[in-house]
Amino acid sequence: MVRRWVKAGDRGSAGKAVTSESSESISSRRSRVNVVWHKWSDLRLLDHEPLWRAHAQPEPVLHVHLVELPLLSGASRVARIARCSPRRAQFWRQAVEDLAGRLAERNQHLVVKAVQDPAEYFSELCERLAVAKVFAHREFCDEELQTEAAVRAALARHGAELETCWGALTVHHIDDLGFDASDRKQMPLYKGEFQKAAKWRPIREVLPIPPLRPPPAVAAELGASLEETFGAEVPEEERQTFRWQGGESAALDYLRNYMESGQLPRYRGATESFAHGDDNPVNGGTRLSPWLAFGCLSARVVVKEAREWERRHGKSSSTAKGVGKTGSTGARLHTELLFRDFLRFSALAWGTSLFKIGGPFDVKGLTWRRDKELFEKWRQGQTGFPFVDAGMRELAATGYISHLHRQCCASFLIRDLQLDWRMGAEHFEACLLDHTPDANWGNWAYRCLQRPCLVQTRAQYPVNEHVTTVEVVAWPVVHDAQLEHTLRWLPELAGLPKDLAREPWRTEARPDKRIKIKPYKDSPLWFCAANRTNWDYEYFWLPGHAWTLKLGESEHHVGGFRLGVDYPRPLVPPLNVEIDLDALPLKRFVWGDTTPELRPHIWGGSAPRAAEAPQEKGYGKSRGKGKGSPHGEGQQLGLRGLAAVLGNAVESREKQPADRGDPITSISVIGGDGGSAPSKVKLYINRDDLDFTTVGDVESTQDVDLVEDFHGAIQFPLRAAKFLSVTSVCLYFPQSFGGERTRIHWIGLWGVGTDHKRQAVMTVYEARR
Ligand SMILES: Cc1cc2nc3c(=O)[nH]c(=O)nc-3n(C[C@H](O)[C@H](O)[C@H](O)COP(=O)(O)OP(=O)(O)OC[C@H]3O[C@@H](n4cnc5c(N)ncnc54)[C@H](O)[C@@H]3O)c2cc1C
Repeated sequence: MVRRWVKAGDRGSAGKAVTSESSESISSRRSRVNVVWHKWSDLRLLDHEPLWRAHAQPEPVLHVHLVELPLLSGASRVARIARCSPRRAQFWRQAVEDLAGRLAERNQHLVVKAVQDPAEYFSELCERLAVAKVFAHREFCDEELQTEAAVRAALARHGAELETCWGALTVHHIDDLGFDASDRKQMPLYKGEFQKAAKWRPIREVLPIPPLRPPPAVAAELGASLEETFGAEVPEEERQTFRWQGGESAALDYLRNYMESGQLPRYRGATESFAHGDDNPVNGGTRLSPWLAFGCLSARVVVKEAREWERRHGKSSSTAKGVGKTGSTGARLHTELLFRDFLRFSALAWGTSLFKIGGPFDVKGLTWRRDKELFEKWRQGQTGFPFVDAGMRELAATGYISHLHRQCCASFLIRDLQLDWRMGAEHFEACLLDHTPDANWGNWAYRCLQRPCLVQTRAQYPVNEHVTTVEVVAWPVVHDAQLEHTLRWLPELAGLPKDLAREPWRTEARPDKRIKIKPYKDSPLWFCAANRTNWDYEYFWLPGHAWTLKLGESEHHVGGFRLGVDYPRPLVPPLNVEIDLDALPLKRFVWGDTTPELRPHIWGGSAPRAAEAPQEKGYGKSRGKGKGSPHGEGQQLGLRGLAAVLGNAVESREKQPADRGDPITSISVIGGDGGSAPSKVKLYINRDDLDFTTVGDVESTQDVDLVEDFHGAIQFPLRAAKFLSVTSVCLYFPQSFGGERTRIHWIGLWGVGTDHKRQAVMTVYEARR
């Protein structure tokens, strides 16, 4: 790599270069200079409004990038860990090198300087040069806003001015939203509401790179060595399936290639994907996030490129890739980027509350610990839960993990380890190549900590007894179906039969009690899981029970594997979650290699049904006692039968527009095979999927109280919708009821004036009062 800035040693003392006056600099004082201040979050030339504005002035322009040492080599506030990992520092450095190169190609120059305090730097610069204005992007998070205010004040003391603008910090410009995003009262609380308000707002034009004015003559003297600043290169990680190169050049190349190679039609989105390896069937993110975070690309450019591609090649419906999302894949990408917009604007509105223990919604009543040892085990991927450990090790080694992994690891820290969530956010901040304070802290606070709707849910379904996050066990079943990802990062488990590698605690534990695991109640993630849209009928393969375990009581000894020596014992009590392999929404998966008798909590597949499995110590005890085994005595809603019915629906599960373009005007839930009626049916519709142009306002949930037998159709009238996704149906039965309960046969979507009906997929959670 060619270095295009002056090394400290080349000109004596780098530190003094700015403060000591040379005769040349004295002469340069006479002419005024404008400065473009590139932060670490806007290392690009294209679509850069401050740059555009500076070069529209007659004065020479100095481009400056300040490497703020508190951000690069400082310690974090709560956990007191390093704020930036060597890998993230390397990406940063690559982005700076690339920017310097791109400026040099245009006869400009990038001054790079490591500083403790930008305000001090600008004061010193003003002593040396006649700075007129410093142009920069506006800030939106607390710490950066403080820096911005200090720089503004320092410049003012020298008669100079800081001119900030929003530019392309978001897809939709802050002034185009139609409300004041920085006002907490006006900024929508929820992403869905924000999306509804923002999606149809205009998107400003991408600013091309203007002809650049020359730098002032002294520019080449100001700067320092990047080697000194960023440290040595980090070796490549062999297990990494995708590598990022920092910088605008690499970002633009990648984006162009992404479009030209036709990947957009297969786009699925961070919140739907599990992006590990190219062969993964649900690997559908763009992987643009590190470039977007360091501002090597603007989000506006991404949306424009996607729209342009679709204009030339036609749109591809995102409905073809799993249920739950409508519109084109380009529109879907826009929607994902709206999450980024949402958190960026929210950071402005939330202010310092985003960094406080209660988060922006002032969550109370949770236990927080600052146990260093637990935290270290989590950071190093030594929790004893393979899915979490694989994610944490991948994060530390590569600086990236999929969205689902982020959610799972974060929720494990909050809910299971009960550690101060900010310690986790700080670790993510240090490691993630795509870290930005708004997105990282925002996701932790909004998705993983709690948002207001979850507060209400919690109040409705209080957590009586803590149950280890079910997702930690359940998600890898569908998202790492072959266990490839887990074993790549946890090679010490590779010698175990696959099912024991999934549940290593079983090598020395035996089942104790069979407990119910309920959505809402035992695992809030289950309720807000981002992958709900992947698996519209997602959890019917979890029959709703799990087994607690007695550790230390040896069950299955395998080879020389020693739990606690070769791989850690679980930090919190694990569960053997009951899983119905026959109901899994996957064509290819590997559950395990041990004989079915050794894993009776796993139903179907090659294993006999749990009810048919030999009664083992522990497992058989409560079965058949009305505890609600779906394979048992028919005491409970026939979830298994339902799953079978839904199994047909799987074949035709894409959401479909109504035939002949007719909008859907009602949804019918059809049930009845002689069973009893539920007292109430609740239908959940995915609002995100509604086409707002045709739908107008639709409630996301609707209740219908039933008085008659559940033999016919219950109709949920709707305003016309082109696409629709039913995410779940809940049946409520009177508590006193004891007989055979009815089954839902299918859900019909009815079009205007036609008797058109379609099976839609759904999740039926569980009969509840
Ligand atoms: C605990 C936690 C921390 C996270 N921290 C960050 C972070 O620091 N920076 C970051 O960019 N994303 C963060 N995310 C969101 C998300 O995981 C990543 O944006 C995504 O994995 C990036 O992959 P991609 O570029 O392939 O996404 P794509 O699916 O291609 O999405 C396109 C872009 O949309 C934006 N985006 C999508 N979802 C989100 C989201 N939930 N929040 C913010 N932006 C989003 C990103 O810029 C992303 O590159 C976090 C999620 C969680 C659960």
